Amino acid sequence: MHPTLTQSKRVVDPTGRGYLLLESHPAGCFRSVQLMRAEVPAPENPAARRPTALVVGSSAGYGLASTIAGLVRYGIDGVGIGLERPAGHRSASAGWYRTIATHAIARELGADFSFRNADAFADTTKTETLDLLAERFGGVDYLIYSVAAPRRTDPRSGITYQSVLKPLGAPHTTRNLEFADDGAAYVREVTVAPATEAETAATVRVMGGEDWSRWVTALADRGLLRRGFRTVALSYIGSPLTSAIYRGGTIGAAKADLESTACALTERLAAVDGRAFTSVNGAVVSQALTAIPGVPLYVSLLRGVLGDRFPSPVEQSLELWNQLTAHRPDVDQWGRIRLDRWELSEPVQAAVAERWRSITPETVTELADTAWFRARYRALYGFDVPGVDYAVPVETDLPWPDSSTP
Ligand SMILES: NC(=O)c1ccc[n+]([C@@H]2O[C@H](COP(=O)([O-])OP(=O)(O)OC[C@H]3O[C@@H](n4cnc5c(N)ncnc54)[C@H](O)[C@@H]3O)[C@@H](O)[C@H]2O)c1
Repeated sequence: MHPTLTQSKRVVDPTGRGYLLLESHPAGCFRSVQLMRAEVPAPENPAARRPTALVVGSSAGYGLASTIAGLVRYGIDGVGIGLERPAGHRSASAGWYRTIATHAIARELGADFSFRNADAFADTTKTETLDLLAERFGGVDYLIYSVAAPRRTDPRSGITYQSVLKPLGAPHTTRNLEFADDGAAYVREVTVAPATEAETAATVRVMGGEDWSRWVTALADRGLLRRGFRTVALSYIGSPLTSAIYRGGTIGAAKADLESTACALTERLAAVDGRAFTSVNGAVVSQALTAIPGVPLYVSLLRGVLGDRFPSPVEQSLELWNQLTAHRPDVDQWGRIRLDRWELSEPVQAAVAERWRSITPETVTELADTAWFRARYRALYGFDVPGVDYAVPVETDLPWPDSSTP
């Protein structure tokens, strides 16, 4: 099957720069998916008909957690899409291995769930995915859109847009949490120049609602929207401490676009009694999040305040499914599902702000849970995952899961 299986095993180490590690650990990624699965309770009342879901961004973060929660608790069939790198002279990307493990869960549960490694922004990906959905299921009940991408090529114009994480209008100075090679945490002041109008517009083209809307249009054009179809795209608001770089910055402009896209889509979905939502989730450590200046320090302080009460991606995704499948989802005045109330509660924000103000190089590891943050971001690459023996050589060149048969 795999002629090089025994020769190519090796020990994989967490080398890299800053929050970017060069390699991922297959066994650590498998284990992290199994640990996520263990967080999901069994279904209470299995649905009479297995719902069909399309998850865009299923290999990491909230998309992965929603896929696992959907498979285990809600009995979904369907398709997941991620954009991952196969093994070459380095290991595959972590999402490659996580997808192998998620596919194994689907198989074990008897779910007909396929995974595609493809650029969600491309028209060819949409056509091929919809062909698969049409052939296997004949319709779709849920579309979860959970993409975090640095760039997007619009297949219709051929233009590639780059998203940036910058404030609007004025430079913003904040403090970033960083880690020395020996793992010691320190805080460094960083100043980020404001975005140009073109950069803001490009960020909206990447992270706003255009591609989500194209997916829904493509499903509608193919007659694949089942009655009562629901779709959700993930959004974030966050704290006043991060608003200059996040909600008031370029990415916030994209999130505002996503939220107005939800309203426009809901109008168009009336014909199938469907609805489009955004879900404002709370912060979790993800690869997308570590790239936002100031946010790693904020999240470590948040964890310092909340400790184990900090909800996991799976817990938040279970609540997302709970809302998506509810007769009347609990939405705010702008029609957004709010899973971030724990984060934005007044006492929590006051406590985080107090720590943010008083932090010094000496107190950073006391006030912020920096050890937790370091372990969490390394776990994104399969390192520091409990129960894994990292001294054992592992096979890194593993095939993408075969979904040619249900
Ligand atoms: N991390 C947070 O704290 C947080 C909080 C609230 C909302 N969100 C939102 O959740 C969404 C997902 O973010 P995340 O933090 O889970 O990110 P992530 O980096 O963990 O995952 C991103 C996913 O997008 C996929 N992807 C990227 N480019 C793609 C492409 N061109 N084609 C197909 N798939 C592609 C990746 O493969 C991966 O599966 C984003 O909209 C983000 O703003 C995140």
